[in-house]
Amino acid sequence: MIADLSLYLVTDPELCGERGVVETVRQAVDGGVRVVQLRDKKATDAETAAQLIELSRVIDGRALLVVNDRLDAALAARAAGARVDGVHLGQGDVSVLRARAELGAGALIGLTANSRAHLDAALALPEGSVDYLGVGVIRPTKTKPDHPPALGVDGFRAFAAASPLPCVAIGGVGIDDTEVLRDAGAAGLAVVSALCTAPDPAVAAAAFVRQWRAAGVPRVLSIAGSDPSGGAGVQADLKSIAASGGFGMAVITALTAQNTQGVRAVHVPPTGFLREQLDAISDDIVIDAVKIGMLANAEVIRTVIDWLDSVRPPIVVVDPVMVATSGDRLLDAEAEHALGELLTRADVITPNLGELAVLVGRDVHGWDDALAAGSVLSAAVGARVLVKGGHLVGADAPDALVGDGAIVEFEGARIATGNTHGTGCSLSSALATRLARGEAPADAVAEARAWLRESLRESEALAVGQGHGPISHFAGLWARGGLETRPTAEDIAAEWWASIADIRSEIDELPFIRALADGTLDRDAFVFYLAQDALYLREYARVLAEASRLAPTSAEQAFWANSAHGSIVGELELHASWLTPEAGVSAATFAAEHAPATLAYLDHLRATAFGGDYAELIAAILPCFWLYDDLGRRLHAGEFGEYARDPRHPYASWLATYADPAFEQATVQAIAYVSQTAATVTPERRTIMRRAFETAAAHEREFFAAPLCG
Ligand SMILES: Nc1ncnc2c1ncn2[C@@H]1O[C@H](COP(=O)(O)OP(=O)(O)O)[C@@H](O)[C@H]1O
Ligand SMILES: Cc1ncc(COP(=O)(O)O)c(N)n1
Ligand SMILES: [Mg+2]
Repeated sequence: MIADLSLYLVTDPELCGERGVVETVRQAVDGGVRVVQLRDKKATDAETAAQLIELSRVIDGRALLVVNDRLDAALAARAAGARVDGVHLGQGDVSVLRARAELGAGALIGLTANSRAHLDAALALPEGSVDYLGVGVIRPTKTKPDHPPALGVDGFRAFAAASPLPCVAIGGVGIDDTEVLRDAGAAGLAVVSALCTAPDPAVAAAAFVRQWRAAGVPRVLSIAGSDPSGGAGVQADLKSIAASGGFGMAVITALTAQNTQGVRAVHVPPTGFLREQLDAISDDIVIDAVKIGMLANAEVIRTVIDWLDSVRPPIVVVDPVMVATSGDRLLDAEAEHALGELLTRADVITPNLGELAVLVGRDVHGWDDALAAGSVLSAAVGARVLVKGGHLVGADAPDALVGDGAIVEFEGARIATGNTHGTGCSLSSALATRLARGEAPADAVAEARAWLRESLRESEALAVGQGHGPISHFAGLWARGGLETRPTAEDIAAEWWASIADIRSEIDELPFIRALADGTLDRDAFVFYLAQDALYLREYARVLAEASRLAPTSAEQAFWANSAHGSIVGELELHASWLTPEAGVSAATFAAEHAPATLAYLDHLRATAFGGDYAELIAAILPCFWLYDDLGRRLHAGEFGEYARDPRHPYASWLATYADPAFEQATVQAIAYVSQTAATVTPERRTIMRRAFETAAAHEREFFAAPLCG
């Protein structure tokens, strides 16, 4: 069996103080500690064995008990009838192999490790020798004065990444480290001071457990029957667990031949095979919660009880399924008795009104009577009872969480639908998942109910079967756009670039580009082009300035402002170097009109800028970066003939500006800002962005075409 190492208490007799180790352990286990390590460097073997015997009694199978270093004390305590699960060994302690040989294959054996050499040594041992590594110290701590240099969270992360063995983080671990250490790959947290010195170790442990649960995806096992129609049983459970944020697993107790109208037949596979399924899970996977549904008969119940007693999952929710919504029996009559014993293993039981009556052995009349019966049942089995009001007659469908001497009621109007097949299965597995996510019981019920009610309301949209249809488990997710796969910024950039592939090859084929490359471009045409470019750049600078004004972050604001500056500087340079009287361009020539293509392009840019939508505007701005950068680099690379790279080329210095590395860098940044923005907006707005981008790209083509064709 794989051990749940999530919260691991290491005792320290001095820190436990007057309360003592035994009482501290009792309370910490009440709070959810899963492994207790007795660590007392000063005690003799005989004293240690005596302590183990006492701790074994107090823990009573609710957590694993190991001892630090003292294999002989562990063996002596075992011989005296105590349940000692294993040992934790330091690098210098008694050899792992001897411990394994003496304690057996099922024992939990851990080893302290904090260096590559320790890890390699542990891995060199025969497989199955060591179950976990205690890795630390995370930060300097007084409880281990001779500790090696602290690893810190990053050191732990690196160690855990290299270790195929589960790593428990130890040494100066506090509750605020829970999330980062779980994220860093910890299989659990070993805690000394934070529990031993806590005024209330149960409260402190529960707080750790809550944080731990909230930091991961819970692994939730449904043990239930199969409903091939998908609305109830393990099929409903898996959907509910997933919809509630957990990873669902399912062990099937019985197969039903069932649809929305009723159960036609039930097949119960041999319980030996049921146990095989259960062991296959618990040997390999740490289980955060179990939900139990249809159990068919007493033998199945016994099998599940035996497995539960060996694994002790931290959360058990039992839906005492006896009769399906359709009225068919799902548990044989003699089994009702065996069920009582299972219920004492549960944290929460979720009977409907009929099941509640059977479990308390009397009729239940109305809601108030149901609450009274729920209290009786809760006290009898020592679990919370979620009394469900789905079968009440009338306009309300309340539920109530009864236990610990309190009743929390959840009110809600009955939803007008006949699609109630599997509501009980779905609610109980959603509840188990939410508890495993660290939610407090009443919050978990409230959240699970809110989800169930939404799924019931949306069930009408499904058209499944002729009878009591199923609920729509993922309706909420679908409505909130959960089906939409979000493209990455890289995907978007690649897709947009591909979408203008035709425009790009048309640009490449333009007589203007060809003549520009081979140097045959007529000077008038070139000057026409430059003059239009100057007119363009002046306005483009204003459009970039508008992007800067609208930018959501200061980094983007600075980037577009810089680009605006670059654009207007580019315009001035054109006047200084090309559009000069020496080059045959008089001021009068330059006062040229905007050519239609220039005007059309600028109108597109000004219209998007005027619209005030930053995302759309930067999409329209992008082709001027991207197409020029691409073209400039390809001209420079000789793709349009070697002469384009020749310094004697008549337009060589102009060609060089577009292959400028600084411009290339700016282009990369512009692509990143635009595609990152596109990745965060709704699909509708992404389409608007892409249209602005494609339109601008088409204007680029016309701009290049104008000098020779226009
Ligand atoms: N028509 C309904 N409207 C709102 N909630 C309902 C409706 N029917 C059942 N529920 C809820 O579904 C859950 C399952 O309840 P219930 O039908 O009593 O149990 P079971 O499905 O085990 O027979 C409860 O939370 C109950 O309040
Ligand atoms: C295999 C199986 N398990 C349980 C139920 C109970 O359904 P409900 O949740 O409607 O009480 C069912 N109909 N089938
Ligand atoms: Mg129901």
